[in-house]
Amino acid sequence: MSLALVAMSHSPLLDYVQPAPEVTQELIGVFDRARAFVTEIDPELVITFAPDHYNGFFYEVMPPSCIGTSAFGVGDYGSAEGALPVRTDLAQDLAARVLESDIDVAVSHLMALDHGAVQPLETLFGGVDAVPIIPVFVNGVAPPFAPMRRMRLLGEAIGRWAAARPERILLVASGGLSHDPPVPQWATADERARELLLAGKNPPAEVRAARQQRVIDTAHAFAAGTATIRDLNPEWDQAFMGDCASGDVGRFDAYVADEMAEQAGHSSHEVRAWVAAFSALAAAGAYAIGERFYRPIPEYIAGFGVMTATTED
Ligand SMILES: O=C(O)/C=C/c1cccc(O)c1O
Ligand SMILES: [Fe+2]
Repeated sequence: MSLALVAMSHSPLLDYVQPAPEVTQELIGVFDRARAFVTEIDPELVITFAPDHYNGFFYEVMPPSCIGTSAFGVGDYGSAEGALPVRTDLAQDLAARVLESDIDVAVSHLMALDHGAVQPLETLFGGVDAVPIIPVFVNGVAPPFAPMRRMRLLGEAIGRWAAARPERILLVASGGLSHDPPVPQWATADERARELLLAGKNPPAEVRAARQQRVIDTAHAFAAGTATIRDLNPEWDQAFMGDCASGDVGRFDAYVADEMAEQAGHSSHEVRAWVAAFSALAAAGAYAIGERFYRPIPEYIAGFGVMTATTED
């Protein structure tokens, strides 16, 4: 069965900080086109590839990737909270097949998903209940990172499985591109922050609110040109999207984690979700790009990209 893909940046700031009206209009347009693409595909199963931001995965045990056989939304930044419609039977089969193909992927029977995974579902389907999902966590914020080659291999193993299934399957990648939001980092965290990075599940409401307010304040400062976070890097973003469009997923292997952080910010590692998803698509055959949208949006602390693609019959 042919596969389809939507890859998109996410930002929890979408409902909290307003860019200029023409930027908002442009985004409304690209989201509308992405929704029309998804309606046309009419998927029976969605495989989400997304990072987490210390809401579900912590340094107590931090896998490079994980397949969820059941999942719930944590509800950060107003994203959907509660049970998500995971196809448990298919997720278990996928995990078994991926492991059989020599790829070490973790399994979660209760995966917590934050805005990273939930926002694209809400944007593309108007809610999280429209289509059964298999959530794939791809670590994009917590170093050390596996070589990019491993993300490609993970994606290819998932793509081989998906291409052999009878369902119409949509791959949804969420994250990136260049950006450096103030997500806490182990290397610079004080003892209290490290406790949250180690095992910060279900934080008290006031702790979550303070963390979110810090990010919102940073977004305002970034848009005003007064924040100290790393700049967006449109050139890097366009080059990465060019690699995605090329169909030559071997190009992803050349990305080096330290260089990515240096050139495109600490959260640029979220593009690992795109790498896994495009590699999954490529495993099903040659693909054609539909949408390719890009704009740096400081108010969202995001190099904001959206791409769609389908395998060619
Ligand atoms: O987890 C957070 O608090 C913030 C995350 C964030 C901010 C800006 C852009 C993104 O892609 C994010 O995930
Ligand atoms: Fe993110």
